[in-house]
Amino acid sequence: MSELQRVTIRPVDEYNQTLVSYVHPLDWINPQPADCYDLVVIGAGTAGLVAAGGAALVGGGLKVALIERHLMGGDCLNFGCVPSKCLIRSSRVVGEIWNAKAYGIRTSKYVDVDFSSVMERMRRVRSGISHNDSAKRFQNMGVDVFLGNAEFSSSDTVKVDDQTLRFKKAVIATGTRPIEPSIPGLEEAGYLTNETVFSLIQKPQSLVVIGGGPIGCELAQAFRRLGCEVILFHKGSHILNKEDIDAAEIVQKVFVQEGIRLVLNCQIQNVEKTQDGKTIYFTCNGKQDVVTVDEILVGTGRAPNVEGLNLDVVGVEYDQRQGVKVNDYLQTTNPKIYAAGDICMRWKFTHAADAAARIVIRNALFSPFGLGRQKLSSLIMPWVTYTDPEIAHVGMYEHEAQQMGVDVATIKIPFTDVDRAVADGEEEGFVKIHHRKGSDKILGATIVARHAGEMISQITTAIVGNIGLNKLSQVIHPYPTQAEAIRKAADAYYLSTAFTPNTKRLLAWVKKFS
Ligand SMILES: Cc1cc2nc3c(=O)[nH]c(=O)nc-3n(C[C@H](O)[C@H](O)[C@H](O)COP(=O)(O)OP(=O)(O)OC[C@H]3O[C@@H](n4cnc5c(N)ncnc54)[C@H](O)[C@@H]3O)c2cc1C
Ligand SMILES: NC(=O)c1ccc[n+]([C@@H]2O[C@H](COP(=O)([O-])OP(=O)(O)OC[C@H]3O[C@@H](n4cnc5c(N)ncnc54)[C@H](O)[C@@H]3O)[C@@H](O)[C@H]2O)c1
Repeated sequence: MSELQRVTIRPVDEYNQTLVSYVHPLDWINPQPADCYDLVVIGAGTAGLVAAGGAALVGGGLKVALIERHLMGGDCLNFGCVPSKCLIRSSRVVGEIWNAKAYGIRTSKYVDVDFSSVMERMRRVRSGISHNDSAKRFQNMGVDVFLGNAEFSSSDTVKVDDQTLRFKKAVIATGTRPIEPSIPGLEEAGYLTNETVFSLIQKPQSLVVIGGGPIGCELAQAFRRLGCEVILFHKGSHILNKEDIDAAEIVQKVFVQEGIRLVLNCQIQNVEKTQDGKTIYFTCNGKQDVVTVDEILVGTGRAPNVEGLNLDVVGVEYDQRQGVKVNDYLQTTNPKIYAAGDICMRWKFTHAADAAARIVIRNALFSPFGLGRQKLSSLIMPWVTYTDPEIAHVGMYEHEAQQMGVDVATIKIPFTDVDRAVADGEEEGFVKIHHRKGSDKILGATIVARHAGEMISQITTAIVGNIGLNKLSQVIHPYPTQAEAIRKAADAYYLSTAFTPNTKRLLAWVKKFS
């Protein structure tokens, strides 16, 4: 059986068959390779699709090849952003129903979640947008699409099965996979990862989630709201420990209120498959304990897909944990070979992979003698963790600014001060804006709100456009909106600086003559 025929995604229903027909068509025939490609891209996740599609669309007759061994669209479409956000959307409906009483709405005490319909909706939505990442679409853009496993075979060739592709420049965009934690018995007992959890058709009654990062937290809350007993194991003393501590605390409090059992500072000793399910032996704050659940979901970080590419043959240095080493221009240690996306970046986000791929197109193809190259470090990167409430962040955290020796001041507006949030019953959260002390220059911001992700772009725009808090305070925000919190923060800065003793004296003098 060939590699192509083996690609399936479970359950094999009409939606997943449609998905596969777009992103790994079983009848696909790889093209005859061109004599030499201007760009060969390995991996058709977000980074690879944007690099290959962008290079082909820019025109100029560039010859571009894109190689994918599994599903085009990568993690984002198939096992990441898209399916997780679909489940989160369904789970938010449950969250609304749970809170209905607070809004004067009576509902039945029992929320009947039809889990298989929730999963079916997710598969329908995913397959419905999958044509955007399809092999045919990229072929129509002028990209030579090869389905198969890629490996470097010499300093200027890549092998895909028995075909050889010669390149002038290449891009490694092979992404990551879930880290398998070394917990005795876990593999034998069996566990879910982001690559298998979206194939569930039956709801596990009870679920242990290992890892309190974005994957673990987004999915723990979603499964809890969809009706599972959820126990979240986390090594740290609080969840989402890379985020602003006040922000993480709010989400952690909501998790506890919603009935997620948190096991913090934990050490999982071993797992056993028993008659009753999967039994986890662990210590928490030095005390031994044990739980038995139906399923275990692992979200303990990502391992870069560096294996099997023959990176040594082409002099590309890499690290088993951090991935491919790149400079600020996204060039690997072989100047002809670039990398983009999760394989080489600290920022593991779809929009970061997209932005990096655009830099690669520019630096690899349109910067003769290195002129006009763009640096990764020039990007202002926002991100959002889609818990409810969401945590959105951009730029520096306060502690980062302090570590860099930047004199930082912070303005915090709680949503209790924002009329729309009060009307919405969504006062739990805040906007925090960090600025340079004595200046209105914005350094970073964190927002905790139901739709924080929709709000953060205002701050990103301000930072990118070099718009300070003074200018932001002049931006009229419609009343009542939660985004008014941003204007309130800007106003707070403006008012703190506008009325110095001198301006107060001047105003009093002007008033006399008015
Ligand atoms: C559960 C989950 C939820 C997420 N939610 C969000 C979110 O809401 N927002 C957000 O911004 N980010 C989110 N992310 C992160 C986001 O999915 C990734 O940052 C993004 O997919 C990275 O894209 P990439 O192109 O670098 O890698 P990938 O998407 O991993 O693509 C790499 C591709 O390369 C292929 N490949 C690997 N090796 C080879 C080879 N030798 N030959 C040929 N092909 C190869 C793989 O099959 C894969 O298709 C989420 C991730 C997960 C796991
Ligand atoms: N909304 C988003 O943008 C989004 C959503 C999901 C994932 N992602 C991306 O995916 C990447 C991976 O996410 P992730 O959550 O897997 O990784 P992560 O590294 O951010 O978090 C994993 C957490 O698991 C903990 N952990 C590790 N081993 C453990 C163990 N044995 N027991 C208990 N806890 C353990 C770690 O301390 C860590 O805090 C992130 O970097 C993120 O950028 C983004």
